[in-house]
Amino acid sequence: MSRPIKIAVTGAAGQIGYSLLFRIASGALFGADTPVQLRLLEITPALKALEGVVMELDDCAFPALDSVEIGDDADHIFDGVNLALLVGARPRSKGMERGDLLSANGAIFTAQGKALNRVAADDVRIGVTGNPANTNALIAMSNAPDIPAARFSALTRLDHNRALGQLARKTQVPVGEIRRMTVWGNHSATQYPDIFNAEVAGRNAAEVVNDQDWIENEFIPTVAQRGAAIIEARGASSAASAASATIDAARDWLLGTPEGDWVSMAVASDGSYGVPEGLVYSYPVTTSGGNWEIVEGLEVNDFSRRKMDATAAELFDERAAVADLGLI
Ligand SMILES: NC(=O)C1=CN([C@@H]2O[C@H](COP(=O)(O)OP(=O)(O)OC[C@H]3O[C@@H](n4cnc5c(N)ncnc54)[C@H](O)[C@@H]3O)[C@@H](O)[C@H]2O)C=CC1
Ligand SMILES: O=C([O-])CC(=O)C(=O)O
Repeated sequence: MSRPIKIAVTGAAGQIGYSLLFRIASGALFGADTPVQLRLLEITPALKALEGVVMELDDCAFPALDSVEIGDDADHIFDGVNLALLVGARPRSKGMERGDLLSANGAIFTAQGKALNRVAADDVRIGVTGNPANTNALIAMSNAPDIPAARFSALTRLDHNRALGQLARKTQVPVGEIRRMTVWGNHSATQYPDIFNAEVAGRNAAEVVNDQDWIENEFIPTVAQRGAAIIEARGASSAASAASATIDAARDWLLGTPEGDWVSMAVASDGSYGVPEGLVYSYPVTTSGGNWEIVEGLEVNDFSRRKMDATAAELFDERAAVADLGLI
């Protein structure tokens, strides 16, 4: 057995937490031979419900689950963590856009960024799932000046996985035969899932599809509006798929992307692809040794350029809004 990995999960008593914790404890992140120590953060009124979740974790008798600690004090829960999955935030309800959540959630991410800065392990990686994820990551990053910005990422892997699912359906190939999918920009309705650089069974995906109307009027809106469609259907926002994507994202970040493929991660822009520096923008990335690198040199056609710029503009406005609120 290797050394235990300390993983913090915030919002642990919520919907996503209820799926995420059991997957982590069963070894879905680091394998069944790597012990994990769960550090679960909640607000005080949710601690009782969280105690119930911990009872259920005990009852699963997961061999990889070394220990579980719960609490409402971020400095205590984040102490020495190697990975922090920031899920806790107020979710969107019917009729709300993710932008409506900016101020409601900003305060959470300033406080948690500061706490991580004080007490997290030197090698900490921080994944933000709570919405609006990109800008929450920017807020946490800005409030943690001693943690390198590259250690923060926001979740666009769910959008990436949704795009894989839709493309697999359209082309009638197994998901596993699709590579090089990219989601650009914000985890919001302006995101741009791009198949022009993707491959279906080794062939260019846009050429296989050969249907610009489907790309523009079905594929992109279906992926970009999937969260709202799930809220409409379930009466609650996506949870199991969000937990699964949170695991996929953290696992690939820490353990590396497969040869010849990449994943989508929202990371601090270095100006690549003309995106304003510092925005937390989803890019195609490869990872190795816990570090990510933006895939450079992809072809960007005029259609893609417009889409990539529109989602960057939304993030630019979100950054201005949280700057006005004094959160960054
Ligand atoms: N990036 C993505 O792809 C996705 C993001 N989301 C977002 O994930 C977040 C969580 O979703 P759910 O689990 O469905 O929500 P939920 O409402 O079921 O759970 C959120 C939990 O966070 C807790 N919480 C609130 N403030 C907290 C704080 N300061 N510290 C610790 N915990 C706190 C709440 O008590 C609650 O238990 C939402 O913001 C949602 O919009 C959801 C789906 C996909
Ligand atoms: O749409 C929402 O509010 C939840 C979410 O982020 C998603 O399912 O993509």
